[in-house]
Amino acid sequence: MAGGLLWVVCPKGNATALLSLIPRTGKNPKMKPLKGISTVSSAVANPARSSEERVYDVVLKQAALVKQQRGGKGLDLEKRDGKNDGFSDWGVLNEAYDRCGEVCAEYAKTFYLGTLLMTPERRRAVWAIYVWCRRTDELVDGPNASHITPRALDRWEKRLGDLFEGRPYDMLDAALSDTVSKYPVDIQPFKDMIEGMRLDLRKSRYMNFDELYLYCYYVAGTVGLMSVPVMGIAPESKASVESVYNAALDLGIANQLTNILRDVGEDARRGRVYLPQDELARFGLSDDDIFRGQVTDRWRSFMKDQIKRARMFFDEAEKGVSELNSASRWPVWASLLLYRQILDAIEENDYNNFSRRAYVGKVKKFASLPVAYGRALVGTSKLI
Ligand SMILES: CC(C)=CCC/C(C)=C/CC/C(C)=C/CC/C(C)=C/[C@@H]1[C@@H](COP(=O)(O)OP(=O)(O)O)[C@]1(C)CC/C=C(\C)CC/C=C(\C)CCC=C(C)C
Ligand SMILES: [Mn+2]
Repeated sequence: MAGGLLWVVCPKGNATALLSLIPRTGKNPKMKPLKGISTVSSAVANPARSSEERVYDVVLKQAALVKQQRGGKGLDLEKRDGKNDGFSDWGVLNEAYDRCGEVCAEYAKTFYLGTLLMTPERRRAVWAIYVWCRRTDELVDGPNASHITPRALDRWEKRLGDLFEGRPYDMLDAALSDTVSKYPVDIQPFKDMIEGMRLDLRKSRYMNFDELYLYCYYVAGTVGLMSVPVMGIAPESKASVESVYNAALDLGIANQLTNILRDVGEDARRGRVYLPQDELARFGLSDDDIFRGQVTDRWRSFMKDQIKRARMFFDEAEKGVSELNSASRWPVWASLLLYRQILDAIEENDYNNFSRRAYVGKVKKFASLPVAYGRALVGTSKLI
């Protein structure tokens, strides 16, 4: 999906975003489905288990990996394991990480600035993850996207497996290969992001929120799961590891849902509708209304519900940020506050997301940075 903002002063101006509100089956019974948004259709799409339950398995897997490491000796960032052959030379590796930093600075300036507050080891690891995600997204969203086939994605996945095994293909892969050998990062979210790109090649409609949730997890929730092992959970945090990963997942979903709501017109011009069909129908809307692009009262009501849901995911995510290592909180708060404000901008545009792009102006963006910094200083357990 095309778009662009999360990264604030991003010169390329592209973005995508995310979240969910369906009944949080099994994981957060406190959360209620939104009024007017049915949860029944998800059971139809997958009678056995909802997308949310399936995604939660990945959360548990990643959390178990982290707990295992916490129970052991902890991180030894100097440890070398003889892998990364050909790129294991420190000079080459440093150059690889520097290159990741440059890519990050070019595509996501504010985020890059935020990472400068992190420890050097963590910062470059986050850059390496960012670059892999950016490259993966470029396969389907970049200039060569029209030539991308499922086989090309299969090759990309093979390459991912190789780099996790310590056999990177190029310098940028070598940086990630080094990162995943040092931090408790599971391969599953990476594979799942590639799966999201496959989905984008074959699917342009989402029947219900359960289907959309899965898509949002693939392309964005995964980013949260990849990043937390590197950003780290505060040693003083009383929250369970699972709850922090859940919050990270929710931030990914929130961002993606926001991106979808911002880009309705743009996506429609590419023949894509990333909105639950059953929810559209419930408001008396269909694809035709989206292609027509008229802001009607029905559309406004529909959008109000969608925005409400996205905000619920942001609310859930916010509870988790203060559980992160103090040095990692600022970039997360900054990106969260900035992306969340896109929802306000859609409202300010009177819900015209067909022909007006919602964006957060420079003044608001910069005003958010000290707010994010202030919030980052607060570290109390809001999760159990
Ligand atoms: C601090 C921070 C935000 C860290 C994340 C860094 C990172 C590894 C980012 C990768 C982003 C990326 C390139 C993903 C590829 C797929 C994609 C494009 C997803 C959409 C991003 C928007 O990017 P952009 O606006 O550039 O997109 P396009 O130009 O349209 O292609 C997404 C909206 C997803 C981004 C998802 C996140 C940033 C999730 C962040 C969650 C965390 C960092 C977890 C925080 C922890 C807790 C406990 C809340
Ligand atoms: Mn994209």
